[in-house]
Amino acid sequence: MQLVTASEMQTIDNYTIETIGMPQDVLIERAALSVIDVIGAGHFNLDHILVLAGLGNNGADGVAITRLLYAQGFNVSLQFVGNVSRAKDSVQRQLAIIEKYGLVRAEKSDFNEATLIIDAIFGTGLNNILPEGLQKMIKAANHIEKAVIAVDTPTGIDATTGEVRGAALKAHTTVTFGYNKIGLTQRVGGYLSGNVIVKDIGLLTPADFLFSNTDNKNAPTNV
Ligand SMILES: NC(=O)C1=CN([C@@H]2O[C@H](COP(=O)(O)OP(=O)(O)OC[C@H]3O[C@@H](n4cnc5c(N)ncnc54)[C@H](O)[C@@H]3O)[C@@H](O)[C@H]2O)[C@H](O)CC1
Ligand SMILES: [K+]
Repeated sequence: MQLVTASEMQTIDNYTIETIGMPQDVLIERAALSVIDVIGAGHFNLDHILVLAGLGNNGADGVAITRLLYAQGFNVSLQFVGNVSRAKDSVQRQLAIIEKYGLVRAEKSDFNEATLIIDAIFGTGLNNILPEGLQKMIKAANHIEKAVIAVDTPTGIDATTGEVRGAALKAHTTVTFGYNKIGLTQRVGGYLSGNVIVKDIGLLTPADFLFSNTDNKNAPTNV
């Protein structure tokens, strides 16, 4: 199976949106629906789901996931990591919708109450060491060994190298979009991403696209 770097994935994302004309919110909705499939597959305790959302498109996926769970009557909380006023437009659009559904964001959630954590903090856009406060939160979450489903990549894992950027959430399952990322198959990323499921969300790849990683020997199967 083809593996990609973070920047290759971003190129494919942008090509699908800018060149093909697929609306970004359609991709976000399909990404969210693909995670809902995995959440509902029967392997997790869904009594209290806590969605942790970041300020980029990974966070937008998280808000859409929260909305879909909320609409189905699940006990779901949404907590932002970071100052929401600085969130990308994609997140603001999702927030405006979910507020019309009546969901009120949690300011601070008690991890211990959650039976399942959805990690939608950082995805392929992670480009620096995580802020200190988030590193502490991640270490605390890993310590209590809660079930975590990572959206696209476990927060803290560099999607290209698999290295940890200060700290990284340990995921039971990672639902990654389009192609598996090299960073989910090697170094600590290969361990912390848990069971990696690749989901097609309608991304198109340019016909002449040159992938840097042609070694498919060590790629995990699409489970
Ligand atoms: N491209 C698309 O339209 C789609 C993307 N999908 C999802 O989006 C993420 C990639 O989103 P992006 O906004 O590029 O990045 P992140 O959400 O991962 O990160 C947010 C933002 O945070 C900044 N940042 C990076 N590292 C740090 C750091 N260490 N500390 C503070 N801030 C940091 C940086 O500016 C990032 O932009 C992808 O994984 C998918 O989940 C959709 O699924 C489909 C459409
Ligand atoms: K994530």
